[in-house]
Amino acid sequence: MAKISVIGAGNVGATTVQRLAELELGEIVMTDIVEGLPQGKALDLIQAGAIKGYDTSIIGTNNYADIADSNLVIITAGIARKPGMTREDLIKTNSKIISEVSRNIAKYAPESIVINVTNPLDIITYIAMKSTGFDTKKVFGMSGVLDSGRFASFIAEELKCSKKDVQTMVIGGHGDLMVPLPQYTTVSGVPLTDLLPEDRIARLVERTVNGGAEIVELLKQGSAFYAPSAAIVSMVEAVIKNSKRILPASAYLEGQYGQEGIYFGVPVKLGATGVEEILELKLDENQYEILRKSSETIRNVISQLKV
Ligand SMILES: NC(=O)c1ccc[n+]([C@@H]2O[C@H](COP(=O)([O-])OP(=O)(O)OC[C@H]3O[C@@H](n4cnc5c(N)ncnc54)[C@H](O)[C@@H]3O)[C@@H](O)[C@H]2O)c1
Ligand SMILES: O=C(O)C[C@H](O)C(=O)O
Repeated sequence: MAKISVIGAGNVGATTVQRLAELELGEIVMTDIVEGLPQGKALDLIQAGAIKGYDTSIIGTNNYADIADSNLVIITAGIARKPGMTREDLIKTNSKIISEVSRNIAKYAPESIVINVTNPLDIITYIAMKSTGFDTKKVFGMSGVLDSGRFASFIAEELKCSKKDVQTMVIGGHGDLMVPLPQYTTVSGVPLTDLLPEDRIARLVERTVNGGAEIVELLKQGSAFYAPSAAIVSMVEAVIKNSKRILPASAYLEGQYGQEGIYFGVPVKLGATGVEEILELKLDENQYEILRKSSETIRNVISQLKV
């Protein structure tokens, strides 16, 4: 049985544990720095198993030693943004937290695959890779599955059709310069570009790019966690079941898309060893230009990091 550890027992962490437990994907450890928080939530989730019908082992702890020998570790520790903030505004606080979290992962779970969720996503994933010292293929970030889910949801709403039939892809940085790809979007095999005119697609693209901020503004404190946890679990499932799914992930680039030495959202093949392949898609000039701008921003921040 797989051992899955979730670092951070806040909104994203605890909801992820709930979804994993309900699917009985493995035994789970949930950690946090706040005393009693992971323990209390674990107890609650264990008791929910008697009603929902799962027997998943869930340990809540403040002790990193309990993540020992995890197959997979999910990082959700750190602060979330408030209205008016960008994800990049979180870098100072979250980079310190993740350096410490990553050193503990390297110490106690040196063989694990690491999925980072903490923002700013692409930069924090880079810090997690550097601070664990793990192979780049074993450390990746969750962003594109969430952003694609949002795009699919807006498309289904616009077409008044089922979300189940929409297949799409969002790549690039997890920020204001992400790149939804209408030309790789289909509804039950029918190209989106045959179903909606350009201006309506452009509105859906814009709403997707601002999808996280839209929720932050509504919540007033904290950010989204139901869709993010669903996205995390689909990536976890691909790794645990070695299912070789093609999903967008923040992956370490070594020349793909003209980029080197940064983490960036791209379509990957996910399996038991992590990122098994990076797929290169043909983009239009405008999309390449957004990717270039976005990668420059990420590269600038990385060059100032001390990791
Ligand atoms: N990648 C994505 O698409 C995506 C989606 C949603 C949220 N996020 C990010 O995920 C992070 C968490 O969001 P949230 O809504 O769960 O926040 P939250 O405030 O609800 O929970 C964060 C938890 O981290 C804990 N924590 C802080 N420092 C820690 C440490 N050193 N060790 C262990 N735990 C520690 C806190 O005590 C808290 O319980 C944020 O940075 C947010 O921006 C990313
Ligand atoms: O928007 C945020 O700050 C959280 C997350 O990155 C999201 O897209 O929901």
